[in-house]
Amino acid sequence: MPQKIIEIPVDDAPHSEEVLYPGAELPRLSECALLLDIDGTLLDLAPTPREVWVPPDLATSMGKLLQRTNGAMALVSGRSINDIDLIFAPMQFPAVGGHGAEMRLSGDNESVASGAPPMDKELKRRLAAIAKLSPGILLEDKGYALALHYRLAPHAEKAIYDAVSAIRADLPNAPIEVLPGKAVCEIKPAGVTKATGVIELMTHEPFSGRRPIFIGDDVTDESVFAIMPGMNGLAFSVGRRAQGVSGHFDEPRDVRAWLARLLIDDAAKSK
Ligand SMILES: O=P(O)(O)OC[C@H]1O[C@H](O[C@H]2O[C@H](CO)[C@@H](O)[C@H](O)[C@H]2O)[C@H](O)[C@@H](O)[C@@H]1O
Repeated sequence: MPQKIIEIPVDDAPHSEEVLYPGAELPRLSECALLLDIDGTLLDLAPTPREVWVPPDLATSMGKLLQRTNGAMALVSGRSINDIDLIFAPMQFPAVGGHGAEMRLSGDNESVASGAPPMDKELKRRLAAIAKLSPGILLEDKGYALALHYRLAPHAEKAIYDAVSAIRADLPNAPIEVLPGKAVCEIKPAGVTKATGVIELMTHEPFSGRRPIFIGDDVTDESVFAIMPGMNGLAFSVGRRAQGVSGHFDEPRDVRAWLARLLIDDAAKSK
């Protein structure tokens, strides 16, 4: 019997025999909603948010996955949708952005529904001043949220969180939440999470009625891991096996290789 050859892009060939490749149990792409986190899941982490790089093979896979799911592939990210578009330019994808504060159902849909008002100017001014605590702290302004990055100033972590706590103690009614991420302290609108964004997204065409498959790596992705079973969905974590997931990948390159293989396997299923 001829052996089936699976072509995986060379730069993203899986590096470990240990990596779990879910596949056989997955429904056809035409029945799935693929929901993908960006940083630390699709893309390798970089020293600063601007320095991330989209491997060309990944861009190719994502374009094909969008087609093969008939548009039911969305990025689910802490980044703003504007930022996501810059990173993946010229491609634009459906997205849940800003940890659930923004949503776009289709890449060519200009209207971005935002569930969150801009952050109060005085509050933003006070939070932004925290970046002056040390060289290397980077400020990311998402309009409705702020991120204080300390990957280049790890010694500043405690000082950042202490300063944010002091501001919150001063303004106990400010409608904000603090979200710790990977070398980042995010201050975002209260009440919205990636899970609230995904629940909303899944009520709309072409996502509704499909089986969601979510891949994420961070604390901020745990809210989505938790809702997947109730949506008949599957969750996969990256870097560690998170609680309640169906499997995990060691690194983003393993996710990229799996996505490329998913396309090949799905095409084979239709023969
Ligand atoms: O939900 P995600 O798509 O994973 O986005 C989470 C945050 O990602 C970005 O910050 C992180 O990635 C940077 C680039 O690798 C890295 O320098 C930083 O330390 C990480 O925290 C992004 O800047 C944030 O807005 C996202 O919320």
